[in-house]
Order: sequence, then structure tokens, then C-alpha cells
Amino acid sequence: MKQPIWKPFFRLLHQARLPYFYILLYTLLSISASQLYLLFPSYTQKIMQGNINQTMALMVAAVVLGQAFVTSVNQFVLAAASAKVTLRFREMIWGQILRLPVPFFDGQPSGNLISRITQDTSKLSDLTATLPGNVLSSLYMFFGAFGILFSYHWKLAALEAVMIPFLYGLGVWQGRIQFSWNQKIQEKIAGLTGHLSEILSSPALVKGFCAEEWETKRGSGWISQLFQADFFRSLINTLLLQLKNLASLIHTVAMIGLGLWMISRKEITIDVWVAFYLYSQNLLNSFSRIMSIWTTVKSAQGAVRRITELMEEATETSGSPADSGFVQGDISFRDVTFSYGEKPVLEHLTFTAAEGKMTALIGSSGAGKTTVFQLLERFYTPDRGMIRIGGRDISSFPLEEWRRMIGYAPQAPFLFSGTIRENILYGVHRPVTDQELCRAIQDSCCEEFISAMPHGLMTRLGENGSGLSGGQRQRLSLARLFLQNPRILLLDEVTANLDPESEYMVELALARLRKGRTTLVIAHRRSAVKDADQIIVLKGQESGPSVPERSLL
Ligand SMILES: Nc1ncnc2c1ncn2[C@@H]1O[C@H](COP(=O)(O)OP(=O)(O)OP(=O)(O)O)[C@@H](O)[C@H]1O
Repeated sequence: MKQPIWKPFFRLLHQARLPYFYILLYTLLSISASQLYLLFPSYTQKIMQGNINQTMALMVAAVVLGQAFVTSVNQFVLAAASAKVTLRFREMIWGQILRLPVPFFDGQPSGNLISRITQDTSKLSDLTATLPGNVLSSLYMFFGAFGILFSYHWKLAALEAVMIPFLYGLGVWQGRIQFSWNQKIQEKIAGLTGHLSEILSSPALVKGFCAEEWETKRGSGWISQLFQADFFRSLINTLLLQLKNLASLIHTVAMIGLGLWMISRKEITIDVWVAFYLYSQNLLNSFSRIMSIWTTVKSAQGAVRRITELMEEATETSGSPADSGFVQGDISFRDVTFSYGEKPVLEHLTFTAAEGKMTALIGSSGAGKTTVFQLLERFYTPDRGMIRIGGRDISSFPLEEWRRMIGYAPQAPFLFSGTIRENILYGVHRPVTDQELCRAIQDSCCEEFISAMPHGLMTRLGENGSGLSGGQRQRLSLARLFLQNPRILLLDEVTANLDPESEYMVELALARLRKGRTTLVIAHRRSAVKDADQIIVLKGQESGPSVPERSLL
């Protein structure tokens, strides 16, 4: 083990609210099962000594039935414990991912994050739910059996003591090999998941470019890589299992050989040897379990590391409610400089967007228009300079409060699978009356098409709002903004891809929405800036520092 995983592992346990009752119950039942297994050989010995009577028969029956009962109840407890632990870890990680800042997601394949929640949590749960029970019950059995073996005969016990280090070395070696293969599989699964989720998010694009054949090949590449890794892992696991079986066989043969030799020399009686043999099997079983715990730990090591890294990422700081304040006044960028990593985008940007007025941002592609919106949303922080509203630094407002004051309409509106009603109400953090909803639908020019739908507001949309035209999607997202009632509007080329009729409808809705709100619009087309009170030209890096030009249309 290169890096100890215990510290981060225990930190994770502390963070997740684990079902300790189930884990404790599993632990106690596992130890009870070990105790019952330890009783069985001594009863067998007594029977072999001729101690056959009703009490003995009842005792043996009780031990055998007890073992079966405890083991099967424990299976249920373990299933419940694992499921609950998985649930808690998944909730914890999902909550963390949603609170990470936007820069974290830059260049982070979504497939990787999905596999943190699906694959890695399963591994972590296996470890967490079973670790205390398996470790304690195996150690109980291991030391219990060893103690009893020494009390029987030291020579036979010494044979065990010699065998165990070899078996241990073998187990550690196997664990290492299995760990490295498990890691390979994890990487392949993450790659495949990332690739599939990217392609499945835009099936129309694939079809539009007639790229089915090409994508089939690319997908097959990932699938066959996973197959190869899976195949070799199974092959290696089978070989390792055979090796383990061979080691057990050697152990058993040595046990039998030494036992028979000692019986022939009258050093032990046959009943002692039988009991000894059974205890040595217990010892071996408990040792195998300890080694399988080792394998579980090794295979969870990567998952623990990845999840810990994720959990230790700094989340967005929400700020204190004491800093709340009324968001009003002109928005001013003062000497703002910003780069994405090493890549400078804005330099010394200074402009003011007057309260309640419309400011258009224009400039060539890559000039930094969307970046201005990103900074306003506080997805990123300026490297230098300051953004203020009514003279107050925008970063001094509690984050959530600030973002709720901003209504952002992107070029491609965000809609999700669910009813039209659910889509309109997304992000509206207050109860909404039917009248308010109707009003927002009317203001956003959605009334006509929603009432033409078979189930009206309760009509279900597909992923990304499929089932609606571009203009309808855009108007639906504007209905959301009417309800959200933000003080600042950020409109990113909202009408860019619409036909004239849809554009007219969206413009109508936008004109209503803009009333009384400070609006910033990203525009490429003249028609989109015709109502602007001022235009800021961003020049980007190509043409030197981006000094804005102010002019009226
Ligand atoms: N998350 C990011 N990480 C790194 N670079 C980025 C990121 N987002 C944007 N950029 C880069 O920053 C520059 C400005 O991007 P931005 O999206 O702000 O431009 P824009 O003016 O809105 O362009 P367009 O009109 O084409 O949408 C571009 O060169 C872009 O490649």
C-alpha cells in the first residue's frame, strides 16, 4: 500500500451518516457465528470419544442449527447494511458535487463523476458494511482456533504457525494483482460511461451527421477495451484461485501426514487428531476471510482515494446571512482582468450597466462576452479589479441570494424530462399560485402552444425538453424567469437560432421581462441590440487589451 487509506477512510465515515445499528448487528452476529464454529470440533471429539448421549445430541443439534440460523439472519442484516451505507455515501457525494464551484467541472468528464457515485460508492460500501464484522469475527475465530490447537498439541500447532506466513505472503501477492486489475477495470468503466453519456446527450447530432457507423466503431472500441480488461481479470482471478486451492491442499496433506505419523507413534489419539483437523480448517477459513478482507481493502483503496479527493475539494462558500442586502443600483466593472488558468480573456475591463437599462455586449467570437456573464454569476472570480452593484462588491452578498437575483437565459435553454409545469417551476424557491403561473405563461407567450398540448401543463417533456420547438423551449425558459422575478437579466443570444415568427414571439416576451430590470444582452445581430441603451464592444485578446467602447446606437 503506497498511501495509507485509513485516515481518509475514517474521515469519510465521519462525514456520512452511516447506519451504525446495522453494522453493529452484523458484527455481533458474525462473532456469534465464529463462536458456534469453534464449538463444533470439540463436540465432534467428544462423540468420537464415545460420549454419545441425549444431552450431547441436543448440544450438537443446537450448534448446527444455531450456525445455520445466525448465518442466514446475518445475510439479511448485511444486505440491509450495505444498501443503507451505499445510500448514505451516494447522497453525501451527490450533495458535494452539486456544491462544487464551476471551475471544478472545467475539463472534468461527467462520466468520471458519475462513476464516483455509482461504482466507487459500491466498493466503499462493501468495505464499510463488512469491515468491522469480518475483521473481528475472523480474528476471533483465528486466535480462538490457534489457542485451542496449541492446547491440543504444540507440534501440530507449530506446523500451522509455519504454514500461515506462506499463506499470508501468497494472499498479499494475490491481493496486489487483483487490485491493479480492478483499477484497470474502473478506469475503463469510467471512460466508457463518460463516452456514452456524451454521445447520448446529443443523439440528433449523431444522426444529423450520419455518424452512426463512426460512433458504433468508437463505442465498440471502449466496449472491447472493457471486455479485454474484464476477460484478463477473470482469467487471472481463476488462476489465483487455483493457486490458493493448491496451497490449501498442501496444507491439508501436511496436516494429515503429520497427524497420521503422530498417531502411529501414539503421540496423539485419533479423536484429538480429528478435532485438531477440524480446528485447523476453521483456522484456514478464518485466514482466507482475513485475506479476502485485505483484497476488499485493496480494491476499495482507489475508490476511497477518488472519493476523498472529491470530498476535499473546496465547495462554494455561501457567505453569511448577515451580509444580506437589497441588490440594487448600477452594475460596474472596474478594471477587471480575468484568465482561465493561463489563458487571459479580459484585461482592464471597465464599464457600467445602468440600473433598469439594457446594455448590449458585442464583440468577436472568443472576445469574452460569456465570460462577463460568468463573472457576474460568480461562477469565476476576477483575477484583478472589482465588480460592484450600487457601489457594493458583488462578492460580499451571500452567494445564493446573489444568484437568485440574476435571471440567466442561455442560447440553448435548460429543460429536463418532466412535465411542462415542473420545468416552469424549476428554481422558483417559493410557493406559486395558479394565477401567477397563468400570468407567467401569458407574459412569456406560451399560452397558445401549452393549451394545444394533449395534457396542457401536465404534458411530459423528454430529456432536454424534446417534444418542443426551439422557440417554444426558449419561451418556456422565459416563463421561468417571470416567476423567478430577478433584478438582473443576462440574456445570451436568446433569439439566435429562431425563425422570424418565433423570434417575434420571444422578443415580445423579452420586452415584457426586461421592464424595470437591469439587463445585459450578448448579441451578434443588429436586431438583437436595437433596443439597447448602450453597447459595450469587447475586443478580446487578439486586438490587445479589451477596452470597452461605449456608444449609443
Ligand atoms: N471554461 C473555460 N476554460 C478555459 N477557457 C475558456 C473557458 N470558457 C471560455 N474559454 C475561453 O475564453 C475565451 C472567451 O470565451 P467566451 O465564451 O467568453 O467568448 P464569447 O465572446 O462569449 O464567444 P462566443 O461569441 O463565441 O460565444 C475563449 O477563447 C474561450 O476559448
